[in-house]
Amino acid sequence: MRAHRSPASLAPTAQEIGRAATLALHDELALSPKPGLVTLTDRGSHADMDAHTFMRSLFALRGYFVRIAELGAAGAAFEALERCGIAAEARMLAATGGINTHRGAIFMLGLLCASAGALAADGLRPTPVALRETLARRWGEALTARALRPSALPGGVAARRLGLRSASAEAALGFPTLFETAVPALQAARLRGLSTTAARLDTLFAVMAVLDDSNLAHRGGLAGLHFAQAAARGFLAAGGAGGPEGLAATEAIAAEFVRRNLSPGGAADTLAAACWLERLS
Ligand SMILES: CC(C)(COP(=O)(O)OP(=O)(O)OC[C@H]1O[C@@H](n2cnc3c(N)ncnc32)[C@H](O[C@H]2O[C@H](COP(=O)(O)OP(=O)(O)OP(=O)(O)O)[C@@H](O)[C@H]2O)[C@@H]1O)[C@@H](O)C(=O)NCCC(=O)NCCS
Ligand SMILES: Nc1ncnc2[nH]cnc12
Repeated sequence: MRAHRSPASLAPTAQEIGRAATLALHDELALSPKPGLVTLTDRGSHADMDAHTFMRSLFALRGYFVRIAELGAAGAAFEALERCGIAAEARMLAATGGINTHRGAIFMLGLLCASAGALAADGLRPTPVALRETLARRWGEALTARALRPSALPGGVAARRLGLRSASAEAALGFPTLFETAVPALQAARLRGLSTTAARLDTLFAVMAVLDDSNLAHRGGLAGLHFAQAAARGFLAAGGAGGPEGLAATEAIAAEFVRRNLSPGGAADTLAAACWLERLS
């Protein structure tokens, strides 16, 4: 893939695709207040990490998203993307002292960056429809096989035990929660004129209402997952972040998540992916 964009092309470069991913992960980290998740100023339900841990992780990952976009542009096979993702995971763990900050994002945003790279190599922009189609056509078969392999991760194990859709199953289906819930929710919130913070919060809650978040299942079982989904539905039904009680309701839900030791890490990654797409639009 060329290093610089030709004036005639509107497709982003690998640098731009990767940089948007790093910035989108920062968008998610900086969103506050959030239920159970780490922000720039609080640890949510996490005793072992804070904003510094996330910033170290982001710094270690910034070259990864560019590299995987380049791999996508070069027509790489799934195995090459996977090797790149596993190496990035190792860099993340080295940077954080063994703490899992961004495993889900490495996987999800990595695949999306590879798809955007593949589109850009053909001079095309990463629209939701084009990204989904490219992901399925290039790596769909391998992703389906990947999703059938039993997981050794706590979330993946909980997802299988409880019959939920894990992170790899979401990917094999072409990220339905991202494209059918998160992206339309963010667009609708923007059209309603919400502030950036309120629009992102409503998007996070819209995702939490429907996602089989394996972190919630691992930490709180099916009861924890269902509690989080019901809390998110209730928040949105009461008017969401743009309503008069939006901030107070978010803070009350956040306190309850900490009390129950719940953290919707998969929903956070899905919000970051929607922010990535918005940044590239
Ligand atoms: C191994 C993978 C294929 C993933 O496999 P699997 O399907 O088994 O994955 P899950 O365990 O279900 O999820 C992995 C991470 O993805 C996020 N996530 C969770 N649920 C979903 C979902 N339904 N859809 C999408 N994404 C989801 C989540 O990541 C975020 O949360 C993590 C922080 O959580 P936390 O609770 O603090 O930490 P833990 O360490 O898990 O445990 P405790 O502290 O609670 O005890 C953080 O990582 C967020 O990002 C899930 O954790 C895949 O990972 C893989 O193959 N990786 C290597 C190859 C690769 O990356 N390739 C890229 C291109 S192919
Ligand atoms: N802000 C955050 N806090 C905790 N886990 C996360 N996983 C992804 N983003 C996260």
